[in-house]
Amino acid sequence: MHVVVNAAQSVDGKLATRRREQLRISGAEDFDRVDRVRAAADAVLVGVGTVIADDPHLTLDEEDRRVERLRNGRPGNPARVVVDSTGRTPADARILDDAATTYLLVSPATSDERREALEIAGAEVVVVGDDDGDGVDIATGFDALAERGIDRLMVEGGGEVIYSCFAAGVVDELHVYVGSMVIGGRDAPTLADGEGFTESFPRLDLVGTERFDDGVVLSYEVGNGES
Ligand SMILES: NC(=O)C1=CN([C@@H]2O[C@H](COP(=O)(O)OP(=O)(O)OC[C@H]3O[C@@H](n4cnc5c(N)ncnc54)[C@H](O)[C@@H]3O)[C@@H](O)[C@H]2O)C=CC1
Ligand SMILES: Nc1nc(O)c(N)c(N[C@@H]2O[C@H](COP(=O)(O)O)[C@@H](O)[C@H]2O)n1
Repeated sequence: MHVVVNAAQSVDGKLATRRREQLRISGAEDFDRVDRVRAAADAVLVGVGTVIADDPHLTLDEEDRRVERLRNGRPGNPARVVVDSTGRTPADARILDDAATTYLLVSPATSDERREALEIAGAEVVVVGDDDGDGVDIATGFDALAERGIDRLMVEGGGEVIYSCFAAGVVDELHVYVGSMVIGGRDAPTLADGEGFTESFPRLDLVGTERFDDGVVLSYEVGNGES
């Protein structure tokens, strides 16, 4: 599977304010670029923190891109994936509508009742444990997605899930829009939260810089080595 991470951050590395409310960091040109990246993906993934904070839809904005996908024998919209240890996705979340298939990667800690409620709401629930039994192991979850035909996955955030993807060593590309603003706040989400690396760090190769709106997109390939 090829994994592309895309996010928008302020110059001080924040994805949103400390209130964790959705914030428009990029502009129309960058949202069009994001739509193109989505259109190339088989699925778009977020963490449940993002679902609760933003209630995103994660479908394509441009009808032409949907038509092109259908012409190529693909679903009109990419599938949607939520990493959601205990099944906290609200049953009325926008990502559970019928615009695309939605997979919820949950842990065995999710109750049968909760799983059933989410399936009734429209989700395909996939149970993926980790060593502790109450989290989702990213590598195992991505294998489960590959078994369902997902070869190209776009990860949109938030910071906890992006960190987990780097920690699992599954990221191939990173695209970061750096908007010309300062958000600040020690508790505001950043591009990579989680526990953080202390000894060895994922190494990135800068392969592109491009201006969109009043910001810049930095594009990286992610090497397999660490330093
Ligand atoms: N500017 C941007 O491009 C974006 C900004 N955001 C912002 O990010 C914030 C949400 O980010 P976060 O709070 O970091 O939440 P998140 O979206 O990364 O979700 C984290 C949650 O996912 C669950 N989870 C299950 N297994 C996990 C695993 N293996 N690794 C990590 N999480 C796992 C946990 O319940 C965890 O609390 C919101 O404020 C949202 O607006 C989100 C996406 C893009
Ligand atoms: N690329 C980008 N730029 C921004 O300025 C943003 N605030 C975000 N946020 C993420 O975009 C997603 C919204 O999806 P829908 O438009 O509802 O489909 C969601 O994941 C946001 O957190 N992204």
